[in-house]
Amino acid sequence: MTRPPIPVVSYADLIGPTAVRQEAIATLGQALEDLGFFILEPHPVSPEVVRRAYQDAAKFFALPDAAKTQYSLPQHGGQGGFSNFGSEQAKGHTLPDLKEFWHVNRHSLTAPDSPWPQEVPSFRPVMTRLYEQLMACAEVLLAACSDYLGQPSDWLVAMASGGNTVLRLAHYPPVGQPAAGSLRAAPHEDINLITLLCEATAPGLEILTQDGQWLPIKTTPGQIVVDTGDMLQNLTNGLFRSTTHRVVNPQPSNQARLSMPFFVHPRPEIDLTPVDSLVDRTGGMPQFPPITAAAYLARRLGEIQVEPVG
Ligand SMILES: O=C(O)CCC(=O)C(=O)O
Ligand SMILES: [Fe+2]
Repeated sequence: MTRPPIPVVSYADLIGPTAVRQEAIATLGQALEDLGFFILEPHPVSPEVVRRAYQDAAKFFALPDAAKTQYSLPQHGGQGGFSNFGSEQAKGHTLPDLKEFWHVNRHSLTAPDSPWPQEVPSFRPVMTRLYEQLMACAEVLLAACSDYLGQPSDWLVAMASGGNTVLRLAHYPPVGQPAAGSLRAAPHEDINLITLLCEATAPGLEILTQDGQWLPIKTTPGQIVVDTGDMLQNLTNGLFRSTTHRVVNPQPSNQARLSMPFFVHPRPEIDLTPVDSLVDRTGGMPQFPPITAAAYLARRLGEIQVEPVG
């Protein structure tokens, strides 16, 4: 049986005339209800910025471990700077993921003491541009989600304004002999509101469909994969699905892989209690208890062995 493709939504349509926009919003919302994922194409993020970000990320990860670990700051709880290979494991898993990563978060863009790799001078300006372009794109997507959900257009944008959104530069080194069962990224759901993933440098991302099949997500340059995180699933009482996904090891190759998930977060004080009208739209029973974003994040980061940011 041929699998249904991942729905594609055009950014141009999302900012287009009313009728075109409404149709694009309907496709986007239905995709997040059914699959929790869609592909954005075309999108407004500069291909040149994406290319340079991958180039600088590759330069950073090629540094010796001793150079990289100077930027590994325990007090940032993995939310800013460098996190070594094997420092994160997915919720409920005992083996760490086969990745190392750098987090650019909102604080690190402006805080005077934030870590940036001195060895790669263009890293900071390039990652800052990428972060800003992804945030602008995310706001259009959040407005579309809010409209689909029957809320004011700025509902989710206002929640994310001032939130500690994170751009993760992830490096999955060539896989040698992993411990049995170790994956580049074990099955997990994203914690945040929505995630934007510019095309990775190699395949491997797979999503778990409702019929229990792993569906590879194949992307080409010029596409952004977008998925629902658990916080938006909470707010929508499960109308938008936060779908389990993973990154499988290359078979049979020794290829490294880089990816750049952009995790859009609400401000810590935001209440993630399912919204009444969306509880009504999903059968009338709240599926998730009231909780603030801060409390939810602290709990979830604890589950993946990462301390929350202080
Ligand atoms: O590397 C990817 O393609 C996805 C990574 C991912 O799902 C995550 O970091 O949450
Ligand atoms: Fe993820």
